[in-house]
Amino acid sequence: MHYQGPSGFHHQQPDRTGVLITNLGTPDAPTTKALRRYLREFLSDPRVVEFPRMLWWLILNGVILRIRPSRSAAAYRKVWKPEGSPLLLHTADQCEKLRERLQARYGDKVVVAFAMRYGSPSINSVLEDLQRAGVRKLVVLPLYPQYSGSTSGSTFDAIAADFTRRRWLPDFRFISHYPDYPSYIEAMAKHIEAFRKEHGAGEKLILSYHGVPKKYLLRGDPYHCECFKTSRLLAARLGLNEDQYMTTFQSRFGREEWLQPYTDETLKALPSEGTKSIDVFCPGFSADCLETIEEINEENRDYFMEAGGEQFQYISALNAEEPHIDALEQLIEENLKGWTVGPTSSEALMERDRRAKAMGAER
Ligand SMILES: C=CC1=C(C)c2cc3[nH]c(cc4nc(cc5[nH]c(cc1n2)c(C)c5CCC(=O)O)C(CCC(=O)O)=C4C)c(C)c3C=C
Ligand SMILES: [Fe+2]
Ligand SMILES: [Fe+2]
Repeated sequence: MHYQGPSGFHHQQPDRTGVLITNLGTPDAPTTKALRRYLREFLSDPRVVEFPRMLWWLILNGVILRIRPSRSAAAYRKVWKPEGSPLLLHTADQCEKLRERLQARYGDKVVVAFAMRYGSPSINSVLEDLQRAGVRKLVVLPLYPQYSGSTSGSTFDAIAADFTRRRWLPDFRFISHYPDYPSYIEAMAKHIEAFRKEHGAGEKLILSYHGVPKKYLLRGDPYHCECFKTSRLLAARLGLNEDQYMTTFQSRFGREEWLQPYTDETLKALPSEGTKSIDVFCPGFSADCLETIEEINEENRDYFMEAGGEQFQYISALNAEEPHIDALEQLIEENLKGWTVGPTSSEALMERDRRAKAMGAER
């Protein structure tokens, strides 16, 4: 077995610090073919579907990948932009804005990139680019504020798997979650306040998170608790009492029980319980994507209105907005502490040698 060395290495290459943000990933196109490829990669991940492998392989290939790709492709077509998938576009935008901020401070000593857990740009290809650029220290920030093995854990697995084939590993920091990070809470609060100032506030604020199977909670996944923690802190910051907000879980997949209360069932029931106007925000989605644009703002809006609701307002995700970038920048900065972002000692020594030689030549 040969471990892979960095390609194109030379001693004059400056050491750099890499900042890698990641998100879930998205199909390459809103077509059945592209969705089959994407869903196969995604749903084959044992972190995502905890089911006996052989049996799951049969169900996935025999049933799910025959039916779901065309259905999902139709849903993706509703949200697709001329330039591509919203999730990809927002993530690229977030990366660009963070790069501007961090390079203004550190110049090209820092390299900022993004990767997707499934699909492209893949974690493997981006880690390869970073190593080639001379990254010897690496911070990874998956844009999942609440930790779940199925998302943050799986992202760690993909990075670790990449590292197992590399000869030269970087110093490495992994930001596994930030559900209570003050500037993340503040960014959401400002965003919701600004929305409500412009459009007025509904009677209730629904905070809807992507669900996971309930058995993951019972097996020790902290995701459920972290979602409730984010909601509690956000509601406290907004000055909302228990009757003015609610935490729910969306995007069920398969037949088993998922985290409750379910967003769709809650929205169907609210009008008959006397709540006719709601605002919906999704704190766990760093960027708008299929699950917010189509599932919340189309599908769930219809459920609520058809059940007798009078006003449904969807508040967009934080995307690449200023307060969000502020929060992410601060989170990254804190995780760079203790690292010299800039010339390392060996590089500084080489630089001194070069200067000494140049000065000698001048004399
Ligand atoms: C934000 C955190 C997410 C968790 C937790 C999560 C768990 C999870 N998801 C599935 C199955 C699917 N999710 C799909 C889309 C999707 N999921 C997230 C985020 C989380 N998933 C995002 C951001 C997206 C949107 C991606 C986009 O391209 O816009 C899909 C694909 C769409 C579809 O076919 O419906 C599936 C499938 C499981 C099983 C799971 C928990 C274990
Ligand atoms: Fe999902
Ligand atoms: Fe969905």
